[in-house]
Amino acid sequence: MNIRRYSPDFKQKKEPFEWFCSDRFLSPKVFARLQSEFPQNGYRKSHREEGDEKYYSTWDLLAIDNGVPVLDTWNNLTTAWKSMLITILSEGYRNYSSTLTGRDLTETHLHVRFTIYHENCWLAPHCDRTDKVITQTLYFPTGAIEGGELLILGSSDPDDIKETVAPAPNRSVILLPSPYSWHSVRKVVSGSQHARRALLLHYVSSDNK
Ligand SMILES: O=C(O)CCC(=O)C(=O)O
Ligand SMILES: [Fe+2]
Repeated sequence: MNIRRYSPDFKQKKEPFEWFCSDRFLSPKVFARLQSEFPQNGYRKSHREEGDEKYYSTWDLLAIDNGVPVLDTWNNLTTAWKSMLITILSEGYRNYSSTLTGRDLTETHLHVRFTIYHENCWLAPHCDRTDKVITQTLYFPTGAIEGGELLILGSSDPDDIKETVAPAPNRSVILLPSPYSWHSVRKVVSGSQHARRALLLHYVSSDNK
């Protein structure tokens, strides 16, 4: 799998916190294959609307837990997806992400999950847990989606929107968590014919697996 992992088109953003965005993360051919073979089954609904942590409604499928593939998921992946995840787990990819972001990833464990936002799915403003050193999202939408944008916020106020990032095909975003890295996902509109599908990579500090 020839991931464009040394692709120069990640643009660095410094406001209102540090993050990166690429509009062409994978080669078009690789993207098309992964897009058509995106896993469809085995997702669990994550839903929480109370408590003092993040509020959300999404469908999740864990693929890599603490750097180790989850067998139930792995056994149902296509060859292209297995190859993609092997590349993501490689030292080369970790080094690339570390060099790009300037964050030390040597003592981190990788968690990878597939997520699907159907109609009415959303994610409330949050900063990501402080044990997350970087988070990366790759978007594989099934078509044009109304809603579902990643909102880069200036504060915990959901209306304090600094940038709106549509979950466009082959777009990828890297966030550098901090006490100021407020972001959210706008609700996918009711009746949406298309789903917001994404692959999420979280590099988590090994002190707090
Ligand atoms: O799906 C996205 O664009 C962001 C997801 C996110 O912020 C998270 O899972 O913490
Ligand atoms: Fe987040």
